[in-house]
Amino acid sequence: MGIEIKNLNFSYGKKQVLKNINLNFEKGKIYGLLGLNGSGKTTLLKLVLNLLKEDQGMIFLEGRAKKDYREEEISKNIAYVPQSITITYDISVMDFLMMGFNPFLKLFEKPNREHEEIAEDYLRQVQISHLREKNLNSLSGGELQMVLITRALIQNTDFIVMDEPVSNLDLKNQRYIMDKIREVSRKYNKTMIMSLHDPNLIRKYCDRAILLKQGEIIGEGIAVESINRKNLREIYDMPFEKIETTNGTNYVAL
Ligand SMILES: Nc1ncnc2c1ncn2[C@@H]1O[C@H](COP(=O)(O)OP(=O)(O)OP(=O)(O)O)[C@@H](O)[C@H]1O
Repeated sequence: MGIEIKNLNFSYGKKQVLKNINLNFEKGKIYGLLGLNGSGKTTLLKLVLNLLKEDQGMIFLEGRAKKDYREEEISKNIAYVPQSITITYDISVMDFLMMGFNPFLKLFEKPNREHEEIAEDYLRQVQISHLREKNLNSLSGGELQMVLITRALIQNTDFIVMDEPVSNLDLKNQRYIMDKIREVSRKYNKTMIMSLHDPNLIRKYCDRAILLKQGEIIGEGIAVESINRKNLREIYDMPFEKIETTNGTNYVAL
């Protein structure tokens, strides 16, 4: 059934940030959100995650109104990769990943060897096993982003919401992580909803694109169709050129 957003409006104080949003996130698909800084992408993702409450409208998770879910039920269904995090105490990468299991444990239950093996497997898959014992606070921005993605993957939820998941990664790791995200989505029928600042990544990796401008959806559709010169010009107010490469179509800002 997925996630359905109906007539959603949201304001911070008097400033309306999202206007009449209607969206359907179907099971197993990858969605890319594109929009300028401040267009409302993070706010929309936080509303889906129930980190913010809608002013008007409804969000349905698997056909049931989000407001009828308990907090921990939402965490069991939707994993979150934030843009970044601040942790004020020292913690190893492994211990941080173990904390990701908390919503899934019973009262007083502690993560065990089985959980550790799951985490080790994903550390290998994301190719960051060497970070296992490092202090989270000593990681580079890109390394931290890969740990946050690993934590979301080990939680094994049906939905993963990611806020600019590859913004700190070098080009090689961007490609590697996006390949991994797509592989996991296809293999386990997971729904991925992510904001990305690179329209070419949305075109290449997402099934559908959602175009946000000043809190309104100005386009939603099949990614390779919706990411086009006309829509990019409307979002960025800049001309774009279409370039055909051996690896598909790309758009570059002029
Ligand atoms: N806690 C808050 N209180 C008041 N205004 C906020 C708050 N958080 C965000 N805003 C404002 O809401 C608008 C949308 O912000 P949001 O973070 O959703 O944008 P975004 O599209 O994710 O931007 P970016 O690409 O820079 O991450 C911006 O004008 C921002 O200043």
